[in-house]
Amino acid sequence: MLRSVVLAGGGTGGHIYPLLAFADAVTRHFPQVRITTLGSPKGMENELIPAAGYDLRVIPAFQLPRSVNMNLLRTPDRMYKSSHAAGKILEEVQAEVVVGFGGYVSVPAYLAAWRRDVPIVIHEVNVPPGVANRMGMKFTKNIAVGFPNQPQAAESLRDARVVGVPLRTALTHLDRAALRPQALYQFGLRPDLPVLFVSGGSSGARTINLAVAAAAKRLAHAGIQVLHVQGGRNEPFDVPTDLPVPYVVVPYLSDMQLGYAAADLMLCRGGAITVAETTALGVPAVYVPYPHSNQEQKRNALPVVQAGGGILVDNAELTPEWIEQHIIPLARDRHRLAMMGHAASQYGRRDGDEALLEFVLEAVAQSR
Ligand SMILES: CC(=O)N[C@H]1[C@@H](OP(=O)(O)OP(=O)(O)OC[C@H]2O[C@@H](n3ccc(=O)[nH]c3=O)[C@H](O)[C@@H]2O)O[C@H](CO)[C@@H](O)[C@@H]1O
Repeated sequence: MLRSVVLAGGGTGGHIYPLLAFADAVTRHFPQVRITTLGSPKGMENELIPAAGYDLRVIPAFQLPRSVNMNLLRTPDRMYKSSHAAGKILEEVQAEVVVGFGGYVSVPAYLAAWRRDVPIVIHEVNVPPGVANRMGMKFTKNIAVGFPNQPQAAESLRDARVVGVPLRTALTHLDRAALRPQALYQFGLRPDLPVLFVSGGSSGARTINLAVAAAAKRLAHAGIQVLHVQGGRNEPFDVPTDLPVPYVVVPYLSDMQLGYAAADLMLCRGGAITVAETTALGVPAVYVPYPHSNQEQKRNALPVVQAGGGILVDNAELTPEWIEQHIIPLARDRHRLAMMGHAASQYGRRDGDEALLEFVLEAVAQSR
C-alpha cells in the first residue's frame, strides 16, 4: 500500500514520459495515493505534467557540473536552496519514497530524501548514467535500469535491476494495425503507400529535419509518404508544396501512438525512450544517434540493430543521397520491414511500469 510518492525528473521528454507512465501505474494500483512531482523551472515538465493532471512543484534551478562533484552538495548556495525546497515538499506530503528519473532537479530531491531517511529509487536509462543520477547513487543502492545491456556496460549499474522503461498506456496497449486506418485518416495519408515516420526525439533534430526535407522530392517520386514531427524546440523547415504524395509536417505529437500506428518505417535519433518505444511496438527503425552525448544514443540503438530490428547511420552520413540509396528501397520492401519489426519486438518490452512499481514496493518494504 502506498499513500504518498514523490517523483523527480525533468528537462526533456526522455525524463518526463517515463515518470508520467510510472505515475499512472502507481495510481492504477493505489487509487488513493498522493503523487507529487518535482520539476525544474524551464523544462518540458511545465507543459507535460500539468497536461497529464499531476501536481507539479517547481523547485529553484541550479547548474549541475558535467561530472559528478559531491562538493556541490555541501555548498550553501542554490543547491542548498533547492534541496531545502524539495525537503519542505517531502515533509508536507509525508513522502514514503522518492523515485528519480534523472535531470537536474533529481539531485536536490535525492539529497532531501536522504537527509530525512526517505527511501530513494533511481531509474536510469542511459550508459553512462546521467550526472544527476550518478550523484543520487551515492545515497541509495536501489537502482533500476531500462535495458538488459546496462548492468554490464557501466560499473555503477552493475547491481541494478533491469525493469524496462515505463511507457505510456496509449503505447503499451497499442495495436498498431487496428489504429492504422484512423491514424492515416487523421494525418491525411493514403492507405496504399508506405509511410516514413520521422521524429528527432522530444526536442527534434535539426540534421534529420533538414536531410529528410531535402530528400522530399526523391521520397515522393518513389511513392513514399512522410509523416514528419518537427520537434518541440526546433525551427520550421521548408518542404516543396507540389509533391505527388503527402508529406505531412506536425510541430509536435502529443498522441505519439498515432505516429507509431501510421509508420511502416521510422527515422529517429537513439534516445533511450524512443528506442524503448520502437522496440516495444515492433517498429522497424533507422537510428541516427545524436553525436554529442558520449555515444549514449549509439549504445541505446546498437543492441536493437544487432538483433536485426533496425539500421544505424552516423549523423554526418545522413544526406539526401543516403536517404535515396538506403531508406527508399527499405521503405518499399514489405518483407524486410516485417522481419525487422519482428526482430525489434523481440528486444522490446511493454511492462516497464509494472516492473518498476514492483521494485519500488520492495524498496519501501525493506525500509519499514
Ligand atoms: C540529445 C539528448 O541528450 N537526448 C537525450 C534525451 O532525449 P529525448 O528527450 O529526445 O528522449 P527520447 O528520445 O528518449 O524520448 C522522447 C520521448 O518524447 C516522445 N515524443 C517525441 C516527439 C513527439 O512529437 N512527441 C512525443 O511524445 C517520444 O514518444 C518519447 O517518449 O533523453 C533520453 C533519455 O534520457 C536520452 O537517451 C537522450 O540521449
